[in-house]
Amino acid sequence: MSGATIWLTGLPSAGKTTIARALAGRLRGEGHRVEVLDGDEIREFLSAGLGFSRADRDTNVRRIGFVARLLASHGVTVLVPVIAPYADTREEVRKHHQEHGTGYVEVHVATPVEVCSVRDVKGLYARQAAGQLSGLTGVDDPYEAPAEPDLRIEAHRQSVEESAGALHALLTGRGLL
Ligand SMILES: Nc1ncnc2c1ncn2[C@@H]1O[C@H](COP(=O)(O)OS(=O)(=O)O)[C@@H](OP(=O)(O)O)[C@H]1O
Ligand SMILES: Nc1ncnc2c1ncn2[C@@H]1O[C@H](COP(=O)(O)OP(=O)(O)O)[C@@H](O)[C@H]1O
Repeated sequence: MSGATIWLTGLPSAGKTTIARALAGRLRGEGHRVEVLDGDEIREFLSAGLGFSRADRDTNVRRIGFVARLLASHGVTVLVPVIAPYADTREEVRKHHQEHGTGYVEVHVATPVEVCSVRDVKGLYARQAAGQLSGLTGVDDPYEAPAEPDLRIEAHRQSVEESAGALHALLTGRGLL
């Protein structure tokens, strides 16, 4: 019952939530305590009122990092499928975990924007293309891809089960389960 935060960063529609939920199901079946801090749910409650400016995204990511660390330090495996587009802010969250001696793993769900924009789960890419939305991560807003993530998942080249399996193997190898 070690507890850790697993942050899945990547573009909208990359597969962050799908992979997190698949891994969460598997971990629960194995008897682990698991929470998925879903970006949309967080923005409805913990981060209600925040938008998508750099300052608001940073505030959102710091809040989520704080809550994830609290849960993880109590033995929960916390899966965080949240874009977190800025490298500095992701690094802050990693340091916050290190300072408290809490496990932290950064996973880059590296689906290319060409694939994400076809999947377009919430229609955001279409709305951006139609001029109805601006500031979409990876299109007309920055996404700083992690240079050295703990794991990079090519979610356009493998199944959800394979991606969840690769992450499970990493966590096991690091003694985080
Ligand atoms: N402009 C813009 N850019 C990026 N994403 C947008 C935007 N507007 C709405 N959305 C939707 O908001 C979802 C949650 O974003 P996050 O909290 O994960 O993003 S962030 O880390 O604060 O940048 C995010 O969810 P996912 O698609 O699951 O990644 C988007 O669907
Ligand atoms: N190999 C794959 N891995 C992950 N998701 C996939 C894959 N193939 C297709 N998909 C689909 O892509 C979409 C990804 O959406 P979602 O998980 O909500 O992305 P995100 O949370 O990154 O915005 C889902 O509809 C999922 O079923």
